[in-house]
Amino acid sequence: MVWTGAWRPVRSGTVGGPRHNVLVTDPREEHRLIAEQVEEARWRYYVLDSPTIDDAEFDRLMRRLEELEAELPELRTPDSPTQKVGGSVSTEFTAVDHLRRMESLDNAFTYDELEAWYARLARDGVESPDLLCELKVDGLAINLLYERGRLVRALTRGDGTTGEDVTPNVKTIESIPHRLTATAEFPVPELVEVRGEVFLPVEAFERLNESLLEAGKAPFANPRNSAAGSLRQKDPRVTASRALDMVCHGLGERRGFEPEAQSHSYEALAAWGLPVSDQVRVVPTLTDVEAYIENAGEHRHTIVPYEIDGVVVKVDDVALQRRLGSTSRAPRWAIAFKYPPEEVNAKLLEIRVNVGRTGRVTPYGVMEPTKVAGSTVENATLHNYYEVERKDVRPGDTVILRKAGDVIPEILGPVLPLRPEGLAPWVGPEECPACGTPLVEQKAGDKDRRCPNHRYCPAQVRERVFHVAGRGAFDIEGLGYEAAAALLEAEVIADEGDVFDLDEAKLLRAPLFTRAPKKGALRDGAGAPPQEPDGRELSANGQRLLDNLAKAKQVPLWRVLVALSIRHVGPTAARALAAEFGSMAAIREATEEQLAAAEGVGPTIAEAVIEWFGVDWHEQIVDKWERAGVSMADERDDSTPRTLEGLTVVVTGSLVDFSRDSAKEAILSRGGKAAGSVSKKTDYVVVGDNAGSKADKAEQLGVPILDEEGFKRLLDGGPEAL
Ligand SMILES: NC(=O)c1ccc[n+]([C@@H]2O[C@H](COP(=O)([O-])OP(=O)(O)OC[C@H]3O[C@@H](n4cnc5c(N)ncnc54)[C@H](O)[C@@H]3O)[C@@H](O)[C@H]2O)c1
Ligand SMILES: [Zn+2]
Repeated sequence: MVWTGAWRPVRSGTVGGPRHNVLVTDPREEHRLIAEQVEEARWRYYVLDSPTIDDAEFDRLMRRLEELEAELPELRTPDSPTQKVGGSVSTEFTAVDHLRRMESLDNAFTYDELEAWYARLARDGVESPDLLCELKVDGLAINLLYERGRLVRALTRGDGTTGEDVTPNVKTIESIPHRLTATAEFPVPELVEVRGEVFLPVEAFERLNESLLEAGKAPFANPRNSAAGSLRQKDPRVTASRALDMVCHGLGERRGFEPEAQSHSYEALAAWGLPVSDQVRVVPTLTDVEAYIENAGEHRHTIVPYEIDGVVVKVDDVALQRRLGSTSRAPRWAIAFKYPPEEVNAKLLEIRVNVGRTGRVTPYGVMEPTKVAGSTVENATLHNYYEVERKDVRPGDTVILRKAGDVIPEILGPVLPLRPEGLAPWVGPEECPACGTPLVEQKAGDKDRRCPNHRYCPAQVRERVFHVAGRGAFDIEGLGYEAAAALLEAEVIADEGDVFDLDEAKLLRAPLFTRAPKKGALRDGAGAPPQEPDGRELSANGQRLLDNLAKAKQVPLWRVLVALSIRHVGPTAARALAAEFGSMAAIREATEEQLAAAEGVGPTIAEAVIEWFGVDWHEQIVDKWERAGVSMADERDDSTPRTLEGLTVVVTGSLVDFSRDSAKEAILSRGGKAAGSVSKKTDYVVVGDNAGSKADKAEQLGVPILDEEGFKRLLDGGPEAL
């Protein structure tokens, strides 16, 4: 036997019970066990639309089967999962044969594997063919049969030979024509099988999951499963309500239609009224293919409104496709390059809570370190107490973890069939983990719990100090999260009110900002930096922090307002308040009515401001800052002419002499309004480099467009100067 007999853990018992490692030294036995798991997984995936293992795990099992079969070719029997197209036909639907077999695709997970596929083409006599690049739509395959232009049948892939008849359901999908349109260039053929992918756009997927959760039902693990679940409904009316869409990616049987290249066939499909992707490209080299893969990967969440899980690369020439042919389950002329999966199963170890700046308590899951979307994740948000209950996520569950793009990793829900028996639901703490104060609901039925100890709760204080130094507020470089925590820890500051009282002597008490003296420094006489008894001195970081604090005392008033953490007072409201009142004193003196009447403020913000200043320790913060020299008023520069009085200006794209902030300041200081989006009320749109849709919108609405020069003229002299 060629088998080397290494100790190899095999996962088994993945369904209905905890996984355990089985020691298998016989490759035949290992093959049998894994094949069983693959069949089980396929059934749950294709028939139930409810998988219990994630795609990466599934792909690993398939790879292992292939490895075993490479070592022992006798294992590669026709009923091995590696030799079959996954899927079968549920008894809920009528089984109908495809006119031409539907295939799966071989996978590549690295460029090496892609290059190996390409080299194989050359060995099979196909050198440097034109390559067709397409997005790999994460949906389910569909086969549409058109006879003389009429849609007569729609089948799922099934086992590749026989599919499920879902014609009435497919007919509810808006983008699929019931009749093809003939054109002069592309007459409708006698018969054609059109293959494509049915999918649910990401937004519709999120909405659907939301409504399933509201109805107390289990959400779908991902858009792919939701599309399959929505299409494979007994009642087509349910399918009709699900906003399914489709994109074509191939042909099956055809009579009276023989395209030379697959890309040409897409032109015909489009002419007939079928949905084809505008992302399809034909390229000459593998380097171009890799560029396509890079680009689509980078813009994975914005390039199309549906989920993609990779790129499919195909030999474009149909005669060459025929020459290359297929294995028992996939064509040799195509390969799927797969991106790292964005949904994976993860073991949830415990649920902890985090206390935020306003005292809001956010539960989050702590998982075994899990690889998802290319990074390793250990924590994922669960949003609030209500969400944990609604999703019924319990410590000890296997959960579906999703990380899409820059979005914070999220726990979608538990994989219920894998829940160990007797697992207790999570009970959230009733007391603040940072200070022990009993948590409260702000209002009855609130989804959030809060720690009401706003003044002293160490978690809230730390978050506030961090916020004060943040980019939207005083923007104090050197006072990040770690530094904020260290200063509080060393009791150098008690809260955000003390930040501007920091000086050299105080910083020397925080080890993070000190260093051991340089050799010889001690011998220096006068002018030597002050030292701790143990001889430590301020580090470069400490010195930088002091410099930055001095600078921060001069920031405009709106930034000071943002730093205060008043509810509803972000940069926009803060600017409005600063523009109207000009000083902290004027804001503190204003009545609620006066505040509400100010342009861009309104009653909600007015109420929040009055409420905030009504708390004594809040006022003390402002007073302390003022005593420390923080500027509490904007200098009214009367030399700035009010050239934009009554005008609304939108700036889009990047300008040379203005940043986003300074352009806004320039408009506001001249009495104008700086808006974020273009509407009929917009007077001017300033368009810089790389401007996006706002410029188009302005053109559509006929709003005057200015370049940077025009903008400067407008600022200086108003509309007359243009
Ligand atoms: N989690 C599980 O339990 C489980 C079980 C079975 C399968 N799976 C997943 O499904 C995969 C295997 O499924 P598969 O056999 O359908 O293969 P596949 O999804 O990897 O690729 C083949 C399919 O891709 C689709 N496709 C999308 N865009 C395409 C395009 N532009 N051109 C051509 N085809 C395109 C076609 O429908 C085709 O059938 C696994 O790799 C795994 O990710 C998961
Ligand atoms: Zn607390």
